[in-house]
Amino acid sequence: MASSTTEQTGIEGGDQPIPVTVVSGVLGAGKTTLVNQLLSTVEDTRIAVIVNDMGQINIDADLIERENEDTGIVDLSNGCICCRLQDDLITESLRLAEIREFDYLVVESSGISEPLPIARTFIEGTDKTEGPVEQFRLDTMVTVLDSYGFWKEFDSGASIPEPDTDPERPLAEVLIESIEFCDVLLLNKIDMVPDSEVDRIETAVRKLQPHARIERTTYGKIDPATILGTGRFDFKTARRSAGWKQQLRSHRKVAETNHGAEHKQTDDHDHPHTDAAATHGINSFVYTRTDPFDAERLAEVLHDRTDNVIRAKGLCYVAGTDDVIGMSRAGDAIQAGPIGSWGEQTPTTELVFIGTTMDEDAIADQLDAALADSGPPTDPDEIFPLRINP
Ligand SMILES: Nc1nc2c(ncn2[C@@H]2O[C@H](COP(=O)(O)OP(=O)(O)OP(=O)(O)O)[C@@H](O)[C@H]2O)c(=O)[nH]1
Repeated sequence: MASSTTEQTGIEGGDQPIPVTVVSGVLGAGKTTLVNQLLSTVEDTRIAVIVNDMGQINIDADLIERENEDTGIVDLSNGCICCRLQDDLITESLRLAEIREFDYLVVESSGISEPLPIARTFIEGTDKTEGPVEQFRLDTMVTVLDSYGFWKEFDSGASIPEPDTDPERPLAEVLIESIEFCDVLLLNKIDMVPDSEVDRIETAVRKLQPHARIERTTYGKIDPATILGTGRFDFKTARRSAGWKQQLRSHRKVAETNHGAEHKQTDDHDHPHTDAAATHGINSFVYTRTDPFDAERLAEVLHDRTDNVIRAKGLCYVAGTDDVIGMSRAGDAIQAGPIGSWGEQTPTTELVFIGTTMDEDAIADQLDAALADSGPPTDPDEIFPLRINP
């Protein structure tokens, strides 16, 4: 290991706000393993760790404590940082900073936390702090991906068993959201995936998250400078970085240039297939229509999930309502429901699809068959909000 703090992590001392790295990822992805790895390899940076685990007993804090006895570890058990414990997260971070000196804060989030609200807590503060927390600076959002789980879930055709988590937050959804909101993505557990599949996984992940630095790891072994003191985090960039958002933006630009004409955009429409995507059969497209869906028929199509989709997300124009119906699909987990009204905007369906060897025409035909005809539409209030679990 390098011996100086700056060499290892690029962290300077002084009165600057304490940098923070947040480690996210689904249950069992390897977050604790990564944090332990950091604590045992970083020499000159004093790292404090806040661990948030969903169980009654904070197994992670126990594990970390046992292996690193003199480290500042705080246990935020019995809740999830992203929803109930935002105040606690900040309170504990501040308390920790008062009672001990450290150079760097690492937050290990629970396997069901959404990274975005955690980031927001540091950037905007909470009701209690009435503003941003000046003592800390969010430096890096890291996601640890269980590459084996990802491959099983989305590519091999076999579904991994759902751990005992919130039925409102299926694994696939947590997995995809943690990929979509991060600066550094660690493809962990690559030792468990056939070599021939690792490139394919990376290509799919790159499609979901074009912005992040992606590294392959086994047991979280990584140069600490990859995730500490990177200075990569920027809230605006992170919020815009999901692959589906980027694809939708580029689609809208093309549509503007074409004066709003209805058209289809596939990968090679305005940015050619990368060789990797073509080789690995990863494709994406945007489905756009200005005719409305019939609510019931749309729900039927959404229930039929035999189409190699890893991620689909966007807006649906549905007959019989002024509401925009948002649709979000991660693997086989789908939710759809009102997310606001169209207002001045021309109602238009815009759905981004990312998947493996998807048959774009077949998917478009299926969706077209759900468009409303001249008869009275089904009442959308009877259909939405809709939640389909794997
Ligand atoms: N084969 C293999 N196993 C790994 C790797 N990384 C971690 N593990 C194992 O995976 C299991 C889960 O690892 P943890 O580090 O506890 O995962 P976590 O994300 O902290 O899990 P939760 O706290 O439950 O969310 C442990 O048994 C680890 O030893 C890896 O790269 N390869």
